[in-house]
Amino acid sequence: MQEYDYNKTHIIDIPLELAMQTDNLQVFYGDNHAMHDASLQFPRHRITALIGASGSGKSTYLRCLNRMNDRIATVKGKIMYRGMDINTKNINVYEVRKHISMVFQRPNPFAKSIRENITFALRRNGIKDKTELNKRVEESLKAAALWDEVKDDLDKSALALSGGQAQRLCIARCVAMKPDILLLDEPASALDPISTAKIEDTLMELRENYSIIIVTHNMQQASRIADYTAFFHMGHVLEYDVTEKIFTTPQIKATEDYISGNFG
Ligand SMILES: Nc1ncnc2c1ncn2[C@@H]1O[C@H](COP(=O)(O)OP(=O)(O)OP(=O)(O)O)[C@@H](O)[C@H]1O
Repeated sequence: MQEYDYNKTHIIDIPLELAMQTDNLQVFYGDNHAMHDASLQFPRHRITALIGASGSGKSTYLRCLNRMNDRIATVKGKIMYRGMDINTKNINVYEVRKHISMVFQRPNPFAKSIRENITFALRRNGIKDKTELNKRVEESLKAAALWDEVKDDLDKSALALSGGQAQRLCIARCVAMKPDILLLDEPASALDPISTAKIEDTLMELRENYSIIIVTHNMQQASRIADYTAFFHMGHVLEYDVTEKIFTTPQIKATEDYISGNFG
């Protein structure tokens, strides 16, 4: 693979209210320095895409944002959320994950009913009132554009859903907890084009109320839905800008090579 100058980057400051940001974030898996000095700002109520070749560090970076790397890696640098550095020992990571929620690549519904998939975490967080629980089930399934398809089957097993429906249920499960930020790690990579389009439509709707950060290999997807895009290469963020600029006038050679299919 061609070597690029990692000191030459093009990373803009976001001219909007921020949802969160990282300052000089570094990640080590033992001796493997997997992420170098990533400083990125994420705008509130916008979609930001993280793109780059396999192994470039996108998932590693994403997982840091709600402390999912705690047990597997050493994470240095600041992760700023609401004026606080959440990458410190005294932070309650379970609280963090209520605000900054993750949807994974493979849909992972619980082996429970559709309703219970949504109410499980709510109950554990002390919400017992049936009316409130029913309201949250309906609201979150509507937000994830799944309500019309499942409203008569709420007590049926979530395992009977299609992959695309199951992924939207996982999004609904996050949304029910009313987080602030949704992190999605290639949420549509296991889905067919129709289910992918539904997920994309769902994210575009959710953008009104949530700040969304999504890892994707699908460049069309990034250009369709993301307001801002960051390009990762070999553990470095080399370029971060408005999505249209990344795809039409990239400032960095590596970005240009990647989006034109010259590597990766
Ligand atoms: N749990 C882990 N333990 C050790 N090393 C890891 C772990 N997860 C990722 N890595 C390493 O960190 C580097 C970045 O991997 P990461 O999965 O973050 O890249 P990625 O850009 O998300 O790739 P992909 O697009 O294939 O998911 C790679 O060298 C990878 O081998």
